[in-house]
Amino acid sequence: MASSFRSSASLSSNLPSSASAHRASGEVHLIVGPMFAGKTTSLLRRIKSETNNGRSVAIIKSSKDNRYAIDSIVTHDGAKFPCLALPDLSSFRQKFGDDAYEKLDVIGIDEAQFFEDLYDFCLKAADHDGKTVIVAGLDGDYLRRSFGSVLDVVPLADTVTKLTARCELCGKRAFFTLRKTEDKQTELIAGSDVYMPVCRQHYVNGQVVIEAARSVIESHKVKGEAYSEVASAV
Ligand SMILES: Nc1ncnc2c1ncn2[C@@H]1O[C@H](COP(=O)(O)OP(=O)(O)O)[C@@H](O)[C@H]1O
Ligand SMILES: Cc1cn([C@H]2C[C@H](O)[C@@H](COP(=O)(O)O)O2)c(=O)[nH]c1=O
Repeated sequence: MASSFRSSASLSSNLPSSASAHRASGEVHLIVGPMFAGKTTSLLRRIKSETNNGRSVAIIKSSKDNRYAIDSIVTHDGAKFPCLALPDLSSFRQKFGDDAYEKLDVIGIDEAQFFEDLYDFCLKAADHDGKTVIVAGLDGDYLRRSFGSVLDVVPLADTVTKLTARCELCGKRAFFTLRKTEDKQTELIAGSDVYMPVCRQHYVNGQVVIEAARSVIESHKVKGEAYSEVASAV
């Protein structure tokens, strides 16, 4: 008994005496899933519930996402909430103001896959500044590769929630996002004109169909070029 008292006393004397050591402990909650899974809806629901509990909140989204509105996050079914659109998270504190930042309890981040400094921001906001950070973003891109820094946040997170959508082709649970166009760049801001949520079977079949269509188009191009070369030689 005496020894445990001594050890806890020496432990507390080793704690840093800075202001951050006395702050309420922060939290990190991560919401991932394919497009149309309800990530933004879930983020909004949690933010509204924090507001109802009297906590002060702010939402940040990537300024790359200009689909529905610039200064609001908007779900695919039209629900809206004002937010700050930023190119990176490190500019948030300065844009929001130091005093306002100090008073903030909860920070929501939408379209997290587009923020390169996501890990550092979450670490500082939760561990040092005592904020609750709720992060929503795509875990994977259209090729099912890890997208941006979203998965790097898993080891920092108190909770991780993977949501699913409905496969647009069969109605089963959809874990993946299929890109319907031939564009190859990782980042391509768009909605249901370009992307659809799919189950595993339709993701694999869809990739096969898209690859087949691509090779048909390529072979037509090659034939067309050969034809125009022959035509110009004649
Ligand atoms: N294939 C789809 N195309 C357009 N809207 C869809 C589709 N599937 C679901 N939705 C709608 O999108 C809503 C989810 O939107 P949102 O929360 O913005 O999703 P996420 O942020 O995960 O992309 C669903 O509740 C549903 O009403
Ligand atoms: C799969 C995938 C998506 N994107 C883009 C498309 C949208 O603008 C956002 C995702 O929005 P949501 O709120 O999750 O519906 O990300 C991309 O750039 N690259 C991709 O591979």
